[in-house]
Amino acid sequence: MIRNFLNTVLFSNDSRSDKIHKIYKESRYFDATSDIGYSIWLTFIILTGCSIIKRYWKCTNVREKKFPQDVPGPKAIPIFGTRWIYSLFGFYNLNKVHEAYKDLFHRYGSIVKEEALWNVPVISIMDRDSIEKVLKQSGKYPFRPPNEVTAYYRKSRPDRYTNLGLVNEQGEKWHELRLTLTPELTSNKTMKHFLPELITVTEDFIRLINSSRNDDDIVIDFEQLCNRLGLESTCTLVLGKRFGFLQENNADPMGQILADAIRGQFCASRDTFYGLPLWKVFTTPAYKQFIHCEDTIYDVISVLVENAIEEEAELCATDDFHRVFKSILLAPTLDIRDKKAAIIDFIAAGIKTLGNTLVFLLYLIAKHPDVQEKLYKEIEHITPTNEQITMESLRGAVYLRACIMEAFRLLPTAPCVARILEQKTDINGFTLPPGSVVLCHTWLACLEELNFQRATEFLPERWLEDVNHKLSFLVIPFGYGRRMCPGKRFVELELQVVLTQVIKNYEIHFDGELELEFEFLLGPAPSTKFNFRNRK
Ligand code: HEM
Repeated sequence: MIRNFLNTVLFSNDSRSDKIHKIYKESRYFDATSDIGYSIWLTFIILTGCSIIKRYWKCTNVREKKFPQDVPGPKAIPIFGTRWIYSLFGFYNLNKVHEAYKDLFHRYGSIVKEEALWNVPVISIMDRDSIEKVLKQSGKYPFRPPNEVTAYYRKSRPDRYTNLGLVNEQGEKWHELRLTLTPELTSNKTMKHFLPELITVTEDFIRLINSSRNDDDIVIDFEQLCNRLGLESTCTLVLGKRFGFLQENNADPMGQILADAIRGQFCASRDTFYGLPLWKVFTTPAYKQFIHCEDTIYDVISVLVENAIEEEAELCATDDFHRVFKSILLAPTLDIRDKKAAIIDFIAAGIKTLGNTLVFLLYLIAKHPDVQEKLYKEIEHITPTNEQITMESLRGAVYLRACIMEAFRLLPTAPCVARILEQKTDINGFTLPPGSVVLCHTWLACLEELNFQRATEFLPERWLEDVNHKLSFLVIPFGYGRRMCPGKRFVELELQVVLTQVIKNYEIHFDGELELEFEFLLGPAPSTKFNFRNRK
């Protein structure tokens, strides 16, 4: 490992990048933990020496091309890179990473370099053309940097996992999983069959809002209700049965345990990713928290899956409601560990993303009464009283979709899309080698006046005026290309149905400003208070 590492640091730029590329491709760089205890001091000394030589070399050489090392960014220290900026000695807060990036771009310009462990550069960009260039260059197997802590843990549990899962796998293995696991989830037909069930889930959500209101019609901790909706709807889609997480007096703590574990897992992932990577040296509280949450999620979902498998045996084989579940269960190339892991990944990916997105959407609508009124009129028109929502009626909900698109532009829960470059790429005058990790900050680009007029205002009308808005490329809340979120179709349908039902039943209000928090996803800080007034 030491030899590998020294090769990586000391060789020329190209061989270094090849090395990084290879290491990422094979996901072997997690093994960096194995002999770190022996090598850390030796490497520290060598790296310090290297950085002195590098500085001397920089002063004495005039280079024509600019390399990743030249990209501006906060000062890096040997081995630990720039992660110190989120530590006690730094100036940023881990639950405000989104603000940190705003500040970094403000200080250094539209391309910024951070350095991860072993001083591996991580490049952030927010310029529209550069984002487009990076996302459009991906080949057959787009590489997204895996969540290191998940990958490391899953590798240590072969009893539970045979691979890193769809979210974290790379290359051919990822492609194989994608082809096996997602066709039903992404199909239009599946969504059409799922709509009636989704409507009943949403009706339960409306009943839950009703019973959770206090005397002033306020629901406190509304984000928790939204997470329960995310949990119930994703489990219903993926496991093909209802679980009752939206029951008013739900005595079963499983839903809350799962939601808490997923939140804890996201926070621990954030802390291990953005914090000092000490978890690779010894078991830090963040790593302990991660294992605890990952195990809880596994245990809870395992029980759900096993029960669902038992019940499935009694169900009619042509039942449409179970399409996604059956496609996973019957996949001949997967063993039971892969099937469980896939279901875990789908459910874990769905809860907080959906919950946060719904809070953001309702917040923006609550703060804009004129938009809300216009939306109500459209909803009344497309689904008159007592008429059920259908795919056809939703097709007429043009303003509703514009509201969702605009909410994704202003407050997306996934504020950036990450890629590992597959080829040498020139960005803003810098030549980035293959293997470079690039974070495309689509959200911050969406808030630039250069890209959208009145960029910080909530104006759904902008999506009506020019449906093929040339800058809609920047509004990619589900990512881009072959690695795009397979839950997109389901989420878009669910948001339309939920928004229709909520606005049909209530006039919504929100006092003050929503505070944002970064938990690896952008989300609302607890506890949100929404006012739901019955429509007359
Ligand atoms: C509002 C809700 C959601 C948002 C905003 C969201 C966003 C995203 C984004 C940005 C990515 C990365 C895409 C890329 O790198 O190009 C992603 C990947 C993924 N999402 Fe979602 N997601 C949501 C809901 C869901 C749901 C409900 C599911 C499952 C039912 C899901 C499953 C996945 C999976 C499995 C991946 C990894 C795909 C791959 O690497 O091939 N997501 N999601």
